[in-house]
Amino acid sequence: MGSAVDAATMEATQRLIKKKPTVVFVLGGPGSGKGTQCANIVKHFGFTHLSAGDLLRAEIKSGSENGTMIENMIKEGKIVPSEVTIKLLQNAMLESGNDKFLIDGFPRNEENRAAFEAVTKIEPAFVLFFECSEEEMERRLLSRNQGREDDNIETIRKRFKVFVESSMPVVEYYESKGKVRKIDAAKPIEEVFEAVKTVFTAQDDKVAA
Ligand SMILES: Nc1ncnc2c1ncn2[C@@H]1O[C@H](COP(=O)(O)OP(=O)(O)O)[C@@H](O)[C@H]1O
Ligand SMILES: Nc1ccn([C@@H]2O[C@H](COP(=O)(O)OP(=O)(O)O)[C@@H](O)[C@H]2O)c(=O)n1
Ligand SMILES: [Mg+2]
Repeated sequence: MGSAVDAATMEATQRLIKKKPTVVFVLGGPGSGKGTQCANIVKHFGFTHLSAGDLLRAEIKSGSENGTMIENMIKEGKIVPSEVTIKLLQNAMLESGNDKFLIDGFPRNEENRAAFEAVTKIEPAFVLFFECSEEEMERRLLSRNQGREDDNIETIRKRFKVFVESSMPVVEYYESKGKVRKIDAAKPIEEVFEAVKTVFTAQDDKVAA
């Protein structure tokens, strides 16, 4: 894995800081609809969608030296060390011509959050949080049909536990800073997006004012 922060990562960080990107973290349990709603936000509000899970799965497929480690962690529903995920997120932000990003499924634990802040110095504009019952999320994951190795009942249970124990404290941290925009994600897709639109429109108004 090399040293904690290698020269290439530091150089990428410097370029990223100069870009001063707008970042919205999109959080919520597995199957709460993060990816689905991000696709809608991209179409309406001109953000670039970066899913930490998608980037990690692409890294496995690319045959990277970390591939096997990432694959094993995903199968167990564990959180990959932030060093790996942050590097992927930084590179994706730099490769994109955009300066507005939805970062979906990150930060997923305190280590992710603190490291991202320390490395990139980026504070999210706000955190979009999708609230949904485990019963409904489980139903959605079991019928997602994307051929994912982690959408089986054993791994789903582990992911729910990690979500409650490790990811909810991150949501609570941002809540204490007044940054969380909570959405009822149990409703049909179109209704959830109406609530999401209200959040992004209010944000646009604030920027314009
Ligand atoms: N509001 C919703 N109601 C019903 N099904 C949904 C809703 N939002 C998403 N889905 C479906 O649930 C599954 C999980 O959604 P996804 O966006 O992949 O969630 P996440 O990225 O949070 O895991 C997908 O098959 C998706 O089509
Ligand atoms: N910040 C992150 C995000 C995802 N992951 C891993 O990737 C898996 C799938 O994440 P995902 O965001 O694609 O999953 P969903 O919430 O979309 O169902 C997680 O269960 C973790 O094993 C991670 O290690 N660190
Ligand atoms: Mg997803």
